[in-house]
Amino acid sequence: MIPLLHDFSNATVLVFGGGPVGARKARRFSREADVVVVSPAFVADFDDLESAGPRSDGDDCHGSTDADAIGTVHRVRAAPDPDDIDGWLKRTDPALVVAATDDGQLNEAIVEAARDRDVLVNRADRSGGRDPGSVVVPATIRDDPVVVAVATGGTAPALSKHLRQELEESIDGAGEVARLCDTLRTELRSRNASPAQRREVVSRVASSSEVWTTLRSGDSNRQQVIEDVLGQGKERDDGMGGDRQ
Ligand SMILES: C[C@@]1(CC(=O)O)c2cc3[nH]c(cc4nc(cc5[nH]c(cc(n2)[C@H]1CCC(=O)O)[C@@](C)(CC(=O)O)[C@@H]5CCC(=O)O)C(CC(=O)O)=C4CCC(=O)O)c(CCC(=O)O)c3CC(=O)O
Ligand SMILES: NC(=O)C1=CN([C@@H]2O[C@H](COP(=O)(O)OP(=O)(O)OC[C@H]3O[C@@H](n4cnc5c(N)ncnc54)[C@H](O)[C@@H]3O)[C@@H](O)[C@H]2O)C=CC1
Repeated sequence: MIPLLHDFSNATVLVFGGGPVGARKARRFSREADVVVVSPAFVADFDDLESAGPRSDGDDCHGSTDADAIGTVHRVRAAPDPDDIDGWLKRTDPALVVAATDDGQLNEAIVEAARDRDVLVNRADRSGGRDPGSVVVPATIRDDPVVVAVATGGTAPALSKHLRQELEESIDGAGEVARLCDTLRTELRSRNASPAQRREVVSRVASSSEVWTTLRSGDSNRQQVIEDVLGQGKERDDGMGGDRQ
């Protein structure tokens, strides 16, 4: 399987199963999709999800794990049979379906119905061999706009979780470094720096432990870092255009 990032804004994600796993997947996708969960019963984890309301635009700004960003999740109390699944797909027109019930036959029917309609499907009760169109949910660490995903080919979800916890610490501050690189790339373009010069500066900054440490110590250092980096470029007289004072 190949990891990709998929934009679910304005899309519907349909989850079957109101247990802890359905709740976890619903939480995950609600950060950008409209989530509908169909189940005869719902665990208490769903109460937080519904009361949280839609995200505000500001939620994406600073280091957050997936657990921080929650949107509204619509619960529908129903216990569909395998034959009913296609009707649910037709009515809700989802971009992705999650099969997270405790009924293996029903989960199988959900996968088949999704495949018939060319809808992406995540089956929560199976690891290993998968059909075309199937997706796996990785453990995810975010320090927006940076995102890291971990999967183990279904062999050890507990290891994915463990690595996620470890990586949370090591990527802390990566979002700020990414925003700095973005500013530098824009600035260097406006100074007509060549692609090779841009690559050199941005690669050096992204891997500089000094930059990471400085940015981690507070926002106010950002402008100073930008000035230092661009100043070094000027000192080397590397042929960038623009103001040279
Ligand atoms: C294939 C996959 C399908 C999918 O769901 O997409 C799948 C399948 C299964 N998981 C099972 C069990 C557990 N899953 C977790 C946790 C997570 N599972 C997630 C993803 C995936 N799980 C996909 C593969 C990802 C990969 O390749 O690593 C994570 C990463 C993402 C998420 O779900 O949000 C999330 C951690 C999130 C985080 O914390 O960051 C824990 C740990 C815990 O609960 O504490 C346990 C108990 C310990 C254990 O068994 O390892 C079982 C057996 C069920 C049973 O016993 O019957 C199956 C079915 C089977 O194996 O047959
Ligand atoms: N992928 C993952 O990360 C994990 C997957 N699992 C597997 O995922 C499945 C779900 O796990 P849990 O949430 O812990 O199980 P659970 O048994 O707590 O919840 C199952 C839910 O499915 C609902 N359900 C039953 N019949 C239904 C129907 N006809 N239509 C819609 N919903 C229906 C139940 O009401 C319940 O809310 C299990 O089969 C388990 O083996 C378990 C742990 C982790």
